[in-house]
Amino acid sequence: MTAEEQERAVPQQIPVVVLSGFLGAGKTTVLNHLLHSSRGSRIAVLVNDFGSIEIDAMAVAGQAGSTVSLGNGCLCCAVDVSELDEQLARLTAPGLRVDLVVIEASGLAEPAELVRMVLAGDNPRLVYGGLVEVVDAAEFPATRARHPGLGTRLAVADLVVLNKTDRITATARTELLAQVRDLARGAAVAPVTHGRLDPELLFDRRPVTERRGQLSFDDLRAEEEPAPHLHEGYESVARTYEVPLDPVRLMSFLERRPEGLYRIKGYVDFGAADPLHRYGLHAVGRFLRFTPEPWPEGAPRRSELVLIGAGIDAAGVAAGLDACREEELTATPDALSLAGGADADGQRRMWGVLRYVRDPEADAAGEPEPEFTP
Ligand SMILES: Nc1nc2c(ncn2[C@@H]2O[C@H](COP(=O)(O)OP(=O)(O)OP(=O)(O)O)[C@@H](O)[C@H]2O)c(=O)[nH]1
Repeated sequence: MTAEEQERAVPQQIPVVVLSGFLGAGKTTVLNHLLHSSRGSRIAVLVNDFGSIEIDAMAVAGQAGSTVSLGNGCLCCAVDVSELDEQLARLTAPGLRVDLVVIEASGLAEPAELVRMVLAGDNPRLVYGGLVEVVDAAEFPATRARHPGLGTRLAVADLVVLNKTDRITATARTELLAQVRDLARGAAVAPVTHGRLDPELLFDRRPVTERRGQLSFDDLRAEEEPAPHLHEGYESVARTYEVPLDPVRLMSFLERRPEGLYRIKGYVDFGAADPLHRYGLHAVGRFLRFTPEPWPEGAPRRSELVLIGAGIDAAGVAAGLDACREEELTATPDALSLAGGADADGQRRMWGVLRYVRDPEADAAGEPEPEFTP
């Protein structure tokens, strides 16, 4: 048999890439970019959310059949890895002709543990394809000061994506890039905005199992130990509301959110104030952004939010958000949409929210992000 025939006889193994990064760093954004720009390659996705509502799974494009969610809690602490194996087998069934699997880890998962789980799998059709760590350029210095272990995460990565470089000055970018390169110990570092990573970087990448500078995963873990998992100390609050939220009250809640409440994500229904759109909501540190989009067909009119933080009064946070509910609608959404949208009062009440809506063209043009100014 010629080498070529031999290659054809042995079925190609499908690489499984672990995509990790601290809360809100931009993992879902990177993933969506990859799904949109994969030029014909078939990418299957496995999403692991920390909160009990699967916001990330909802936010990943092209879900049908190719995306599964691994539900609540950090995958890194799963005792039973069989669910992961099962889902991977399902996603990569031969008929689906998948070229690559990406596991999007929760923002608090320990990537080294996840890599171990993938390596422990015994599916001969799959091969570990490397660890991609997404870093939030604007938040990294402060986040690392709180969690020094984050530096070690870069050392075990095979590719570091330095995301959100639009949020820092050119000088800060140069300094941070040098620091991140140093921490990454020779792994490739790709500075990007809005997750625009060249997909080729993933397809070409092969994990460095024996780490650079003779360090193995075990050495790195030994260095790190006995550090607790990142998610210890973090709590999540998940809320679903069938009645709309009041925009003015929600803005006041967001402006006063406690320091430790690092991440908020989900979708908001403002009812009569804007009956035509649901609003994607993202807060990361002091960053805040609303993204209006037409209600997807058949989507229930409701708000779903996950709030994640450390040292927060979870009951107080939940109560604060509950108080943003609008108890009485002045008109039904249907009547308003027929009339062409919100009434004047509704529009006025939306002003605070609209300050944090950004024109997608501004993103495309690389315009810097306006900062959160309560
Ligand atoms: N300014 C700016 N914002 C970005 C960039 N990349 C992502 N974002 C925004 O950052 C927020 C968080 O992005 P996600 O992709 O949801 O982050 P994530 O890492 O998946 O979040 P978790 O799963 O909660 O850990 C969203 O509002 C994104 O639109 C970027 O390069 N620049």
